[in-house]
Amino acid sequence: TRSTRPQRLLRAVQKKAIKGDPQSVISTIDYFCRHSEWAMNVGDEKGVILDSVVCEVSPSTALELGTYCGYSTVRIARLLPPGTKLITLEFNPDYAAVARQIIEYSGLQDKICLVEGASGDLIPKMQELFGIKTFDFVFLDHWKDRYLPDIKLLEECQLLRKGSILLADNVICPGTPDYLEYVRNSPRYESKYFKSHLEYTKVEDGLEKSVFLG
Ligand SMILES: Nc1ncc2ncn(CCCCCNC(=O)c3cc(-c4ccc(F)cc4)cc(O)c3O)c2n1
Ligand SMILES: [Mg+2]
Repeated sequence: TRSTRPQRLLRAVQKKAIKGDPQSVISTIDYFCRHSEWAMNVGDEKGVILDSVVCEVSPSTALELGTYCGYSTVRIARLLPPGTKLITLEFNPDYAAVARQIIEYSGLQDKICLVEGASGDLIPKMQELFGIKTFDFVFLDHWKDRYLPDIKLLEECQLLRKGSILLADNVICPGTPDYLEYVRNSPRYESKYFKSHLEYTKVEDGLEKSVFLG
C-alpha cells in the first residue's frame, strides 16, 4: 500500500538530515513541507516564536498536546536544559511511530517522553505516571476543540501553578474560538496574541500565549 505522508516525511529526514543534529532534522522537515508535501507541523515561522517562548520560560517540566511527527517536540526539546523532561501526548499510533523515529534520529530521546493516548484520559494520570506536580510550560497543538476542555482539566488536576505558560497553535487557522474567548476573558489568565501565518503558507494564523495567574 502507498506510504503515508508522515512516513514520506520520516524518509526525507533519514535520507537528508544529519543523525544527532536536531537543527538539521528541523530544517529538513521544513524544506520537505515547503517543496514536496505540506504537513501540519508548527513550521519555521511560528517555530521561531515557539523557540523564544521556550527560551524565556526555560521550563523544568513541559507538556505538548499533539505530537504528530515530532517536529515541535524536537524544536522544544533541543532548547531544554539537561535534566528537564518534555512529555508529549499523541493519539494516533501511526503518527506516534513516526515521531519516535524522528525524535531518536535527532538524538533527543533522553529529554522526551512520548505517551500514546488521548489528552483527556492522560492528563489526570500525569502525577501518577510521571510524578509531575505542575507544568511550567504547555504547548497545545492537538484537536482544536480539545484546547479549552483540556486547560480546564489541567486546572482541575492542579497541574498548573501561578506563572505556568500555555502556548496554543492555530488559534486563527483552523481556529479555536472558545479557547481564545476563555483565556482572553478569564481573570485567571493574562493572554497575548503572536500574529504569524499558517505553516508554509501566507494564510493568517498565530500563537496565543497565556500565563496562568493562579
Ligand atoms: N485529544 C487528543 N489527545 C491527543 C492527541 N494527539 C493527537 N490528537 C489529535 C490531533 C490531530 C491533529 C491536530 N492538529 C491539527 O488539526 C492542525 C491542522 C492544521 C490545518 C489543517 C488543514 C488546513 F487546511 C489548515 C490547517 C494546522 C495545524 O497546525 C494543526 O495543528 C490528539 N487529541
Ligand atoms: Mg498546529
